[in-house]
Amino acid sequence: MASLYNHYSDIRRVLQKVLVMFSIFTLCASLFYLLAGCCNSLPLDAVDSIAVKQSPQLFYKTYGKSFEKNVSNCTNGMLAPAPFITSLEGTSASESENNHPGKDWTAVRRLPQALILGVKKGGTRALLEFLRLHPDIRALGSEPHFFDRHYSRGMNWYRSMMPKALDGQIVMEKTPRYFVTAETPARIHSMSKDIKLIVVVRDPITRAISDYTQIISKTHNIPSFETLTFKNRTIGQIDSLWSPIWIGLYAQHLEKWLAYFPLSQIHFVHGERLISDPAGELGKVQDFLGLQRIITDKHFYFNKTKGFPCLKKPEGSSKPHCLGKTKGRTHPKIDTEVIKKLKDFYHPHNLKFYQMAGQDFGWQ
Ligand SMILES: Nc1ncnc2c1ncn2[C@@H]1O[C@H](COP(=O)(O)OS(=O)(=O)O)[C@@H](OP(=O)(O)O)[C@H]1O
Repeated sequence: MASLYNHYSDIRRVLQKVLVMFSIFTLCASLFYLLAGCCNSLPLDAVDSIAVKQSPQLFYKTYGKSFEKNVSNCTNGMLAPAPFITSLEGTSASESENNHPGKDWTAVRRLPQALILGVKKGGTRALLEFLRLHPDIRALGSEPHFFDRHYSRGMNWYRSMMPKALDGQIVMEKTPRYFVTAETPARIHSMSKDIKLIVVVRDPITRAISDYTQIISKTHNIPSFETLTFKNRTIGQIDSLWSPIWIGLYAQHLEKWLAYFPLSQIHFVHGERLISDPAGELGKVQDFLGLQRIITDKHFYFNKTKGFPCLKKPEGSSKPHCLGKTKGRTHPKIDTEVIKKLKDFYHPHNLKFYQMAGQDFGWQ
């Protein structure tokens, strides 16, 4: 009888152990499932690389709570480890979307509310890169050339090119050729009557030389700037249809825009001041866009080697950043007589432009 009792109590002990082990296993499995599930629910698609890189403040402002909650659940209440955020930075918007189909997206692709129209070689890249520091701006990095070259692709294509943006963020892009393409004002107007337009203007002579410098960097055996400037050098007749010269006829191009948009909807950035005082010019652009002045002096430093202002610390990066080698090239030395002829040529056009724009840019 006693041995039978011992036998039963052995079986009970084994069963108890099995039960405890099973409970621990179930608990672990549930915990694992819970953690995996909650990590997946993080709105990664809304948090594409640029959102984190470009606007950590806004990203945190918008996703802060859910991000913190999800991350803290996933990391047992510890802060998200840095590699987690870094790995997001390396993920493109589309990769991120493909990895997380069918999620509840807060950020959406919208048509732009602001455009940098030009001018070519005016400093449009610098302006765009500087504006990207602002948490309330989402800007397309490349030039989509929608209104000049790809209009037949339609608005849905154009919208699909835009970065995702949250409510309240301004979507923008830059295509410097828009300013001089005759069809663009009407096309842009038919997309949005209230769109904000930005034009970076620079002394048309320096702009033309910059344009020419780019041309010779791409193609060999191009005649000299001096040769191309004239239709007839003997009588000093300027070739106003040569693209580097023609683009600088700002008044002529602006006229086409003013047929569709009031001047108050167009903001001119002073190209020379964008180099000498980037924070000052950026302050005015932020005002024009109705944004808080977040980009200030503290974001820039003057890089003596480059000869241009650079970013101390672009968002999402710890290193200072200057624009690439194609921005800030050394210009060829141009015959002073030719410069003089160009000054005389542009003088009336510049005066007309100052009058139309309502400001004197001081090009002599
Ligand atoms: N911060 C900074 N760094 C480098 N370059 C700067 C900067 N700010 C303005 N710029 C001037 O921008 C000129 C190029 O203009 P864009 O960016 O409009 O050129 S482009 O039309 O997109 O090709 C470029 O022209 P080049 O000097 O002829 O290369 C610069 O003079």
